[in-house]
Amino acid sequence: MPVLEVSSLSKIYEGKISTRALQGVSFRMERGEFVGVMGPSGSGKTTLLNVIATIDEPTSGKVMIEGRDPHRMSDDAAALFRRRELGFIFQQFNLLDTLTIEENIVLPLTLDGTPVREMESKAAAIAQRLGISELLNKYTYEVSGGEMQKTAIARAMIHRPSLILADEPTGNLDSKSSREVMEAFSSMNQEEQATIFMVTHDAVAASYCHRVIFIKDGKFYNEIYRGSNRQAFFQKIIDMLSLLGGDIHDLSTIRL
Ligand SMILES: Nc1ncnc2c1ncn2[C@@H]1O[C@H](COP(=O)(O)OP(=O)(O)OP(=O)(O)O)[C@@H](O)[C@H]1O
Repeated sequence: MPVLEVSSLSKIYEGKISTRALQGVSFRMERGEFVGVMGPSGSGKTTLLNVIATIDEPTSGKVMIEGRDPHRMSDDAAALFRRRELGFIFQQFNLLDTLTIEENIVLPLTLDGTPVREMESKAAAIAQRLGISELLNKYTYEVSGGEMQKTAIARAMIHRPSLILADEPTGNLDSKSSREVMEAFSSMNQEEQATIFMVTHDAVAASYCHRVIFIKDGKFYNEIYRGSNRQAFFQKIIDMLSLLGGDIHDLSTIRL
């Protein structure tokens, strides 16, 4: 069974002028896959992520996560499903600055009433994997952007959700921190079999994925697979982006 199955997904934003943000998008993700989504500005990437995240409702089509359709659940059941089955990582990190790094990391476990000892040992284990063990007692304003994003990764993964959704996770980072964060994603993907869906404009970040899906004007355009060579994959991504056209911003933000 795929972890994520998106079938004929369409989204129309109704208004004075209605916008077709997604049109018949279908794809699936298997357990342990790391998939990137790229496309020009306004092509529907965030809409796709929000519909998968159940933050937004589709106009038609279906999203199945672990064989269940969260859009058909009651609000309470969907909220619980989101908390248990999904992990979120954002461009702005979204950490709480009144909490320590450790308290931020264990937040999903706190909400689930996990005993303190268990939370501490899980936090220590995941922090070690991500190389942030020394930071656990610090506050967010005492650590770098890359360290904040690693903290966000730890928080998103500590409860071992079925699917991690990342929205421009390197968008606020310099190139060195971006690479460190992508290495962290990669190792969590390989060692923990974490299934990761990531929207990005950053071709270097995308080159860490197994597969990159390109969308244009709300439609599936193409997908490419990495194979063994990340450098060659990076070049293929750049070629596909120039074929796609769109906003020049997409190519100007490429950090080599
Ligand atoms: N809440 C909304 N109401 C109306 N239209 C919207 C809304 N959100 C997005 N859109 C429109 O839907 C289309 C897709 O937007 P979306 O934000 O998904 O694109 P994107 O690929 O994520 O863009 P970017 O790379 O600039 O973040 C755009 O035309 C956008 O203007």
